[in-house]
Amino acid sequence: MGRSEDLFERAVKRIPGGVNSPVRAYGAIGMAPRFIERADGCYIYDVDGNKYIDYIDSWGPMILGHNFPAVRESVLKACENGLSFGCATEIEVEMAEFICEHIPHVEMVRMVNSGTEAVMSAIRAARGFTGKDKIIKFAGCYHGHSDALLVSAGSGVMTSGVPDSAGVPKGCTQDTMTAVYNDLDSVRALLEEAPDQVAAVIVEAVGANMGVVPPKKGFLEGLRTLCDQYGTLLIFDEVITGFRLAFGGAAEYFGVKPDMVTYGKIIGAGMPVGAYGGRKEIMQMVSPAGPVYQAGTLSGNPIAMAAGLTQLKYLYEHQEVYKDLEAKGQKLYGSMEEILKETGSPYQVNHVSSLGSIFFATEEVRDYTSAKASDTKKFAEYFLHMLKNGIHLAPSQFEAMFLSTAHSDAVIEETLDKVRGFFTK
Ligand SMILES: N[C@H](C=O)CCC(=O)O
Repeated sequence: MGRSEDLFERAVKRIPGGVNSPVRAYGAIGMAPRFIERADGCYIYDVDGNKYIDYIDSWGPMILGHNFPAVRESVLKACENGLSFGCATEIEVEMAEFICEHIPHVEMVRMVNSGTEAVMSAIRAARGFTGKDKIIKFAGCYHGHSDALLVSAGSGVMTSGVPDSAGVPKGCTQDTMTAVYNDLDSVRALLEEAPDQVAAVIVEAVGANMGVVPPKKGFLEGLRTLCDQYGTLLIFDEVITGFRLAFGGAAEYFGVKPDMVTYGKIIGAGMPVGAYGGRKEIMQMVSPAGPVYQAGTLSGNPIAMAAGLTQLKYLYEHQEVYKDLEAKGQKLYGSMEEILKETGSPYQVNHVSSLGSIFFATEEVRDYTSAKASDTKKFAEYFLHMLKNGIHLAPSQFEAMFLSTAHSDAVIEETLDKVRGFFTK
């Protein structure tokens, strides 16, 4: 038994399932999760002294690699002034100005503490603004763990195989309508079923919580048109894609303008942060400017703002990062596709820029149902093979791989060798 096993044995006695977020558990793999001690660049080290190439990247925010020096320095410097004031600060104004000056569809923004909070609050603002109650989400998209959004959710909900969460009263989900990702007709049908009642359509512009599922050509544009036609707001959940696909996130990458956007951990470079923003007249509904209440002692926390603003400024000033991530994605995921072809493996690789997934599915994965058809036992074998060979993946078929600028060509080659090893076995 290693230290990870020891720690897990202790953890399960005091923490439900031994983890503070279900996606960290190695449930399907049948072993203790690796307990992590530190991370640097593209590497992560567990408490047993094992070194892995990391493709979790703290679920996205480590776009520049772990422990990026400028971010670390900004955190240390900010700590000298105290950790939290629960009062207004200059740096949160700078953060808001920076985002609004550089993201055309964000005229005003409010900081919160997580993606879950960002989505919950954006939806409340959308309802307050439109005076409508219903929302449309997509099966397999994950928007955090607030009650109304756990319906047919992706990520850990999908991994656990439970369609919806227990403990959510029916009343909380009665206004949540579920459409099929990449299927505009399913959205139109819901809008027609409840005319003048839908406040917002919320979507992950790239599905990245049922594995990676790219939007088909015309899907996001079609959502924009439908929302305009039915007087409904379009919300892009950019918790994963924001500042990753392009500085302006998926909205810029695909050239479709949402009314509102939600961000998560990426705004804090890994510190606990989220944000929601959008058109001024919608955001002016939020308290104390307007009647939609939303609050938080730690919102705009100065340490988190220092880390986040440093990373965002770096990304803005080095936009070549996005070309680099695109090229790395093509190299890694494109070569994985080649390996599948060469070895006659009937599986799929989906990818958009630095995000990607191998699906152990024999048909094209374009939505929740086709993602669900994946062979999760085969994935577990693959995961274990990769882990034993020094590659740290999310322990679920239904999560994305994240590349950072710290993943060098040599590191990608090394990863591909291990992938090849599995499929030629
Ligand atoms: N898929 C999630 C990230 O967006 C996993 C993070 C978590 O639930 O801990």
